[in-house]
Amino acid sequence: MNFLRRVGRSSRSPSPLTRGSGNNSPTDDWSNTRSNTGNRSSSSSSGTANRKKEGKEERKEHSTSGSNMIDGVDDNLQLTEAGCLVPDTPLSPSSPVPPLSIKPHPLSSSVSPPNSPGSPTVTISASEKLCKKPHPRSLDMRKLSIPTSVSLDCIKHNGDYDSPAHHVPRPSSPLLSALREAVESVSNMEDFERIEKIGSGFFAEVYKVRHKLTDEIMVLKVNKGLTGTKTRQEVELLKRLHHPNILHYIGSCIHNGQLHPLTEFVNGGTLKSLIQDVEKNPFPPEQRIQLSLDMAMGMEYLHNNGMLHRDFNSHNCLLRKEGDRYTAVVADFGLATKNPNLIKKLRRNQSMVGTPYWMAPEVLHGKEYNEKADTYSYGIVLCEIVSRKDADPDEIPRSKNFSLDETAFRELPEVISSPCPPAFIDLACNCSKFVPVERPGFPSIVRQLIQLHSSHSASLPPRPFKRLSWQGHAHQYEDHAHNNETINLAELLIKDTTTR
Ligand SMILES: Nc1ncnc2c1ncn2[C@@H]1O[C@H](COP(=O)(O)OP(=O)(O)OP(=O)(O)O)[C@@H](O)[C@H]1O
Repeated sequence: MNFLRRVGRSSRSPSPLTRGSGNNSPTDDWSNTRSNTGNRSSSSSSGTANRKKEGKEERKEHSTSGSNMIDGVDDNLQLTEAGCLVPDTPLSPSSPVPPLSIKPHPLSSSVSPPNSPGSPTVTISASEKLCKKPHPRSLDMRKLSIPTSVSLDCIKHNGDYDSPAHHVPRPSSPLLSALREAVESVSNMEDFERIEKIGSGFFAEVYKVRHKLTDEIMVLKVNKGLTGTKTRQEVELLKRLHHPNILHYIGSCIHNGQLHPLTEFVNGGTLKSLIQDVEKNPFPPEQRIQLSLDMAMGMEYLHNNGMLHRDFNSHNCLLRKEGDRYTAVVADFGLATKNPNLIKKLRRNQSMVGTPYWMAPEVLHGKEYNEKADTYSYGIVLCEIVSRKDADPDEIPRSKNFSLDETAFRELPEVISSPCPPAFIDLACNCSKFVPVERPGFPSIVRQLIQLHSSHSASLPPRPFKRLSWQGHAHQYEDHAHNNETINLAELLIKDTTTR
């Protein structure tokens, strides 16, 4: 416990210059966005100002191997578009197309992938063409059909640009596909107007922005240039994850040689703020179960894709608000890594990363860990949901071995008086066990929560789910809005128990 506190507090940013004093003024001048490097300030104008107190910035990153890169997502495994892990097949060194993970946005006026000498610069008169299109309010940039792809078809294998007038469509080659993927959704920073700063972490400053041409609101995470590779890895992963409970990736910006991801704007704040807003939010048990189920489904999907989150906590769960209904979305994949269980050569010297209050005991002890470390972090979030207390060990009691002190937790007045069903409290405790194998995996957590949900959802608006078959792996669920096929949760539960 002392260790928890010592690690957390000693790693706080000492700079008084940036903490709580970030630039919140709306401006579209992006020239100063690389300042404050290395500081972990919490200067959100939308409720994140208390993150320092909440322990958010107490994340410790320490690599016992001396490098975090060993756990990076860009090693020898890659996610396919379908989300499967497959051996990576890098482009040949002689290829004129670098294995870029970035995509120029089709609305960009000019695109020049970084670190790619010899790569073509594609000039697209997008604004002229866009003038002929309506400006939809809510536009998925990846679905835009302005002639970017036509222009890209004009790029020859040697990188020269062929005039569209002379362009003859030809069958898609792997190189061409790679190039198209590389430049499809990269935008210029100047295409966006900064609305407000909504958050700040160790690696990035987070801005709500408006696309100047389409008016679409999104979020630009301006990385501070500390760890370009980490951002690239986050983008690599985010762009392959497609799930209603995972933050939706839109594209990337390149500025000052750095890659900055663009994502959907999630309008309901963080789970942390909802939990702690005791005055305004009664937080009925069915809503607690629903949000826990959302997060579990997002995490199940991530794990099914062979990845660990490693920084799961109540700050990194964002809430989509539609009317009175919230949906939880898992965000911040900056520390995500491949599950070592799925890597043939067992990797030792795993990085000790995460945010201390939520870090599993085996991670804090510097031992090997797997997906059950995420289960532990999730368990602490469930404890927060049950008790509405801070994850600080002074609030949610821990044992000497750094795991949840279950007896003391169950005796907290806030837990005794919690409206959560006993099975939900049991689940929180089981997820926070010291021994990893005693913690349930996310498929089991999802099953338990669906069961709980079906018996506690009377007062909630109906929320149909669709079950998706995913490459022969575990089932995924999607909001009704995404598909016509719906089945109710009880049906889902029956089918799940018979198939798993
Ligand atoms: N897409 C989004 N929509 C709304 N708010 C967001 C979004 N992304 C981030 N935020 C806000 O910005 C804060 C910081 O974002 P994020 O955690 O991704 O940054 P970070 O630098 O990676 O942080 P960390 O230090 O945890 O890695 C979040 O806690 C949240 O309040």
